[in-house]
Amino acid sequence: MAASPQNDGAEPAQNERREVVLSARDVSVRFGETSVLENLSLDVYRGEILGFVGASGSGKSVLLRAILGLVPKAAGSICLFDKDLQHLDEHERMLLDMRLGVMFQHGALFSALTVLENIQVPMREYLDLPKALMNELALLKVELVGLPRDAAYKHPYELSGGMIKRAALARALALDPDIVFLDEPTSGLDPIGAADFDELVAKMRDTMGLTVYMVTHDLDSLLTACDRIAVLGKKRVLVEGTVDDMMQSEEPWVKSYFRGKRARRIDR
Ligand SMILES: Nc1ncnc2c1ncn2[C@@H]1O[C@H](COP(=O)(O)OP(=O)(O)OP(=O)(O)O)[C@@H](O)[C@H]1O
Repeated sequence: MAASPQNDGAEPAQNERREVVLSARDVSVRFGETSVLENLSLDVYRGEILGFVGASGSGKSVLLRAILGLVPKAAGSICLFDKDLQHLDEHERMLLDMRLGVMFQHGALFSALTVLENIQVPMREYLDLPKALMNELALLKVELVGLPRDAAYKHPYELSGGMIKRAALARALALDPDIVFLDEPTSGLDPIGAADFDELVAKMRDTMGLTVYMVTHDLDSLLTACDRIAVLGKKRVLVEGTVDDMMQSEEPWVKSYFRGKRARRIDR
């Protein structure tokens, strides 16, 4: 296993024995003269829900896009399932992509397609299945995420915000991925809808052994759904660990985020 990424020394020893699904080492991303990430390192372990948090504009989405290979790195390496993304041929890359599910911010469903058709987009791209089987598989995903069966035949504009999130999650799960990347999945949901969504994600992890990488600003999600939290700041992972580690951190941003006024209100 590669050297441990930056942290505040609170990383539990048990992580050393866990399987690393995603490993970023010394990753730098720059846009022209502007550096967004510098020497960032991070591990994500199989079967965990990792919450990824940081100030607005700190580079969370940029890192997510770099992990997915949508943004080029200036330096460093990113390995998924022990494979360095940079050294894969087209076929290997396709096999790897099939193991990843992505739910972009605001769902990003195709508005002209029904929920069922949206879920089938990755199936059509990567699999060659008969239509009836694809319909059956997509309906299973609809049920899996707790949507009523008739939602499958609706278009995104006919759904509530919470239903759109679930439909987007169903699409992210279309190929039974090993890891899902969720970009602010609870933004725009009311607290009950957000808690329900967190519960659903935790259920997926428990029943399917899914690994979840969740970019979020939602303090409730971080405190209740995430096994570990990584904080992005100063262009790298400033602190990573459990909620308890966050509560004990003296890093100013972490302290004001997890022990500031808003956090205390939630705690009460
Ligand atoms: N394609 C790009 N070209 C130039 N700059 C970019 C590009 N993409 C992102 N940036 C810059 O990178 C920085 C980090 O952006 P990013 O969207 O990753 O922040 P974030 O942490 O996800 O913010 P938020 O929490 O508000 O979504 C910003 O300053 C943004 O302007």
